[in-house]
Amino acid sequence: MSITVSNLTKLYGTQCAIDGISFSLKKGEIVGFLGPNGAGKSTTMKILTGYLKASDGSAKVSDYDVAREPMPARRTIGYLPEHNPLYLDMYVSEFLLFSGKLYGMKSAELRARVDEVIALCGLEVEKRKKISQLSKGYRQRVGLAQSFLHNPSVLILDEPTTGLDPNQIQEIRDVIRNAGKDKTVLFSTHIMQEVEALCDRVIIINKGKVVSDSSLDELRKTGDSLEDIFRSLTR
Ligand SMILES: Nc1ncnc2c1ncn2[C@@H]1O[C@H](COP(=O)(O)OP(=O)(O)OP(=O)(O)O)[C@@H](O)[C@H]1O
Repeated sequence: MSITVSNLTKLYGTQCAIDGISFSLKKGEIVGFLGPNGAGKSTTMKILTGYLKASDGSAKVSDYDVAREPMPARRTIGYLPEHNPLYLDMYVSEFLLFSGKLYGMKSAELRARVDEVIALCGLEVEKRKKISQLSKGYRQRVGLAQSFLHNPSVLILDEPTTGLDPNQIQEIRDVIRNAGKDKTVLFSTHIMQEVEALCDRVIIINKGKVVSDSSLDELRKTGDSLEDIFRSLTR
């Protein structure tokens, strides 16, 4: 399994943000992670990527326990956090070179890889600009390029298209589809068409619990739209 989450629980003080959730993703699956605001999606993703410690339960990425073997786990993960923190004063290429060094990539390999991810993420035309000069959509592409840089086998993308216009959404979707061809992808979104366009499977959480884990084909067989299914499960 590429991702295995077992009875994962996270308490913020007395508030239970995720409550004993379990799911797994096979290699190569693209899975949509849905849930209303505050359901626990970002919290789950932050635990998977090592940014938060779970209160109970376990999470494995690429068979590495994220709490006990954080470094090898992280090397296999590309993560786009919800608010995509970037160094606004850096130029696009400069930022990607800097990020690659943090991943421990060697200079010659890194230069070639930066050119590759710039092409993959459609950043050619903007690569000589400072990040502060980029539109939101292009900043999101820089975040994606950074997450793909070390060629991770697992991508964890927290609301990658939030706040983008319909053209940018389509373009970012294409980037994820292309980059995700040989990878396992878990991404959160509030856009149902996104799930229809990209996913094999959908996991829905509500109030910190998994309320549905089905393939898109199985959900289509119910005859209800994904939106209706989502609403009935998360009311
Ligand atoms: N650092 C924190 N301290 C206290 N409570 C937090 C913290 N981070 C998140 N929470 C709470 O945990 C719950 C789950 O939050 P989380 O951000 O994981 O939800 P989400 O599904 O990603 O929501 P959204 O769709 O709005 O991004 C929410 O009730 C939130 O207020």
